[in-house]
Amino acid sequence: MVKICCIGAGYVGGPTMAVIALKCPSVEVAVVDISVPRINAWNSDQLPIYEPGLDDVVKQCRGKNLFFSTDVEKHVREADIVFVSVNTPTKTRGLGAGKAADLTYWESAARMIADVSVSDKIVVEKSTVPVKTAEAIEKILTHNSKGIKFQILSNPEFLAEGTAIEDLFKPDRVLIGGRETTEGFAAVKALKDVYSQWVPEERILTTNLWSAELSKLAANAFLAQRISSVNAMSALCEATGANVSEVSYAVGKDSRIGPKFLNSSVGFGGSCFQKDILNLVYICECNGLPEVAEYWKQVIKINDYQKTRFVNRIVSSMFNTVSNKRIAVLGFAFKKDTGDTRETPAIDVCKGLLGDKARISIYDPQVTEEQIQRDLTMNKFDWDHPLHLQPMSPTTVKQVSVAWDAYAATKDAHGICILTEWDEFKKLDYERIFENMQKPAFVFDGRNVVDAEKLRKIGFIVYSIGKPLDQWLKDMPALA
Ligand SMILES: NC(=O)C1=CN([C@@H]2O[C@H](COP(=O)(O)OP(=O)(O)OC[C@H]3O[C@@H](n4cnc5c(N)ncnc54)[C@H](O)[C@@H]3O)[C@@H](O)[C@H]2O)C=CC1
Ligand SMILES: O=C(O)[C@H]1O[C@H](OP(=O)(O)OP(=O)(O)OC[C@H]2O[C@@H](n3ccc(=O)[nH]c3=O)[C@H](O)[C@@H]2O)[C@H](O)[C@@H](O)[C@@H]1O
Repeated sequence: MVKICCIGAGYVGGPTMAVIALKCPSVEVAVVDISVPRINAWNSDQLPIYEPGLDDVVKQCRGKNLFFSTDVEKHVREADIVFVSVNTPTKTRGLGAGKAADLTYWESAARMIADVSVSDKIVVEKSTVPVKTAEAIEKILTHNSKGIKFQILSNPEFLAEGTAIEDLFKPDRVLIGGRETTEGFAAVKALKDVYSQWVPEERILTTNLWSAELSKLAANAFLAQRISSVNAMSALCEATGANVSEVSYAVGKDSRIGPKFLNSSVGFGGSCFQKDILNLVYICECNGLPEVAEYWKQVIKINDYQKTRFVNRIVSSMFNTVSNKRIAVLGFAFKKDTGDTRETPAIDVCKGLLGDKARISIYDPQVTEEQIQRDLTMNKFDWDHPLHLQPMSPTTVKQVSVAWDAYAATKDAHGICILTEWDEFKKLDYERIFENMQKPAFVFDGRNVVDAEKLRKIGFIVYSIGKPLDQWLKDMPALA
């Protein structure tokens, strides 16, 4: 029986390994982590992450060929294939701070693998890492004195949160990069044999190590670039009376461009787009390619601009101040169908409003009050470290309250900001909400989820990102 061990039981390690266990009954999979609460949660009925379909997959395999454990060394020692899916945050100090990937956790995992192994192993990079990381990892692993042989593979993950299980069941592609040597080809084949139990042959791509590592950074950069492109257009739409949804639709009809990932928004969030692009920028700079670095930097700059523009629009529409006004924030997660708040645009928007002394009342169906308070008090990039190493925030933000539903959040509010596209926000009773709000009542839709015309008929002043502006908004100073 092939034994797989995955170091890191997070958003990637957990779902990915659960699906491997489900699809490959003859493989034994152990997912290990240094975080005791995380492993306890994986072994309970309340999994540590919310992901549609995940409960079902875990229930089918847990205790049969899928195990969650904190006994990292034992499972690594016994495994034939070791996946490493640990955090790769942005460095906050020293060389490359604010851009380069911090490989502390990766390096410590590699050293541990080298220390505890007593047999040859395939080590798989599942985390997103800078191109050429495998070279460094190889050096750590092969400098053991025990004569054990390691083959390094790069097998980046392309799942998106909220659709992880679907993405893992039917991936557009699985990418495996390895050394172009006899041993390297054999290792690639061994991993391919695992995936080929459910992924069609033509969807499993094999490349050299550096192409696989770089393809992951490139894919995220291309995806984020589409969002920044459409968001840049949204500003121009508002200035000219064009409608960004119509523009996206017309542009996406070109089969060379395609319709996906062209939804204008308050900005992209999530744990990876910004981190991976910053990392790409740093690699370009280190390789003497400043023009290429500048090009990709713009994707982040436009994303920051979009969030600032949204806050400015709110403040300028509400008579140039939100001081002491109550703003209801609907949605805090970085996208729907997840409770993940890492780099969510809601953090920057809330901080912007708090900067103008607003009182904020937040509702998100999947995010806890504790998480929201932590996010609003944490320093940039601190969130991407293992939970037990994150600084505990001694304070809470007093002007922020968290409500149990959208009606409670919007009661007595002067304005509503929609920051996550949860389906339930489309179906709210907006007449009831309007009745209970201060007047004039504003809606700032950062995800284009509400029917703006319907809301205007009720009496709201509505701002929908990238859409033709209300007369009210046109008359306000265009700070944005
Ligand atoms: N979240 C996502 O949707 C995707 C993330 N990725 C990449 O996958 C990697 C992991 O991301 P997530 O799963 O989101 O992170 P995560 O923070 O949810 O999980 C990482 C886990 O690794 C554990 N860990 C860290 N060092 C360890 C060590 N030395 N030994 C044992 N456990 C250790 C942490 O305690 C944590 O539970 C990152 O490189 C990320 O860029 C790639 C594709 C999608
Ligand atoms: O490396 C990663 O972490 C993953 O990053 C993204 O996945 P994820 O961040 O989970 O979610 P996305 O669906 O890509 O959304 C990212 C952000 O962009 C926003 N977005 C997305 C699409 C769009 O058209 N407009 C838009 O604003 C979303 O609301 C969200 O805030 C990629 O889609 C995955 O392929 C990749 O594996």
